[in-house]
Amino acid sequence: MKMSELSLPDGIECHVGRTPGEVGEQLADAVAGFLAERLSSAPRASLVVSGGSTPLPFFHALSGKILEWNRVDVVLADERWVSEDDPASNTALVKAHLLRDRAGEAHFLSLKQPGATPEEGLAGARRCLAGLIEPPDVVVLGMGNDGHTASLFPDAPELPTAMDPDNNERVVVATPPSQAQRRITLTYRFLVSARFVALHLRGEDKLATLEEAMANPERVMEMPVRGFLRPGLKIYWSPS
Ligand SMILES: O=C(O)[C@H](O)[C@@H](O)[C@H](O)[C@H](O)COP(=O)(O)O
Repeated sequence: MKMSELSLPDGIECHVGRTPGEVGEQLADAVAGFLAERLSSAPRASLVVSGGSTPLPFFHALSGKILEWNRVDVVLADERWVSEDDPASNTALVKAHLLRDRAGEAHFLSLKQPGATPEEGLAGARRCLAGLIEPPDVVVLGMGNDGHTASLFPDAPELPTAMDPDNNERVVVATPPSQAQRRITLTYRFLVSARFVALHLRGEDKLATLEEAMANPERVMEMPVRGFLRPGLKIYWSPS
């Protein structure tokens, strides 16, 4: 299927690139432009990024952008409760691929805090994010083919709390049985409140998942990404 065949709700912008590199550049231009604009009137700007495999070309493109990076706070949308030397660590991914070159000057706020379990580390993660100004400026999300985004997984027992628009917490624990690692995630309310929200996808399978999500927008708990399909969202997609 083609991106143009998707019947997107009004107010959702779509950006298609021929390659992951092209779409990564487009997204990096938009994010850097938005952060620069914010920094012209605010003392600091915040950038929430996702882990997984899709963001790498975006991270590489963004890390070279000219920006007052020392005034940018970078946070992960979610983290797996693993040490930094584990290949599943999103923190290690961001340090290696985004926080380098010019973006090496950015301030990284780590969700992964001391503690054997995410429950033990939760208070530390909350303290770490306490200084972030709400709403966050930029949030870039990925999506899994089960309809999860960040670590808002359909099978997580914590999902009702994580998706509750009245939950004032910014961070919660997520322990979906479908996943190998226990996780910590930013909440729906915090993520969706951002001034700039992008969904970064690659591959035909993700387009089919998006189509499924669009078909029944009200069944948010079955596919949490549905909660983000609203006016203002920017989708960035490449076919491979
Ligand atoms: O697992 C994580 O750390 C994520 O933040 C997650 O929500 C990710 O964005 C999607 O699972 C898509 O992952 P891919 O980009 O690997 O398809």
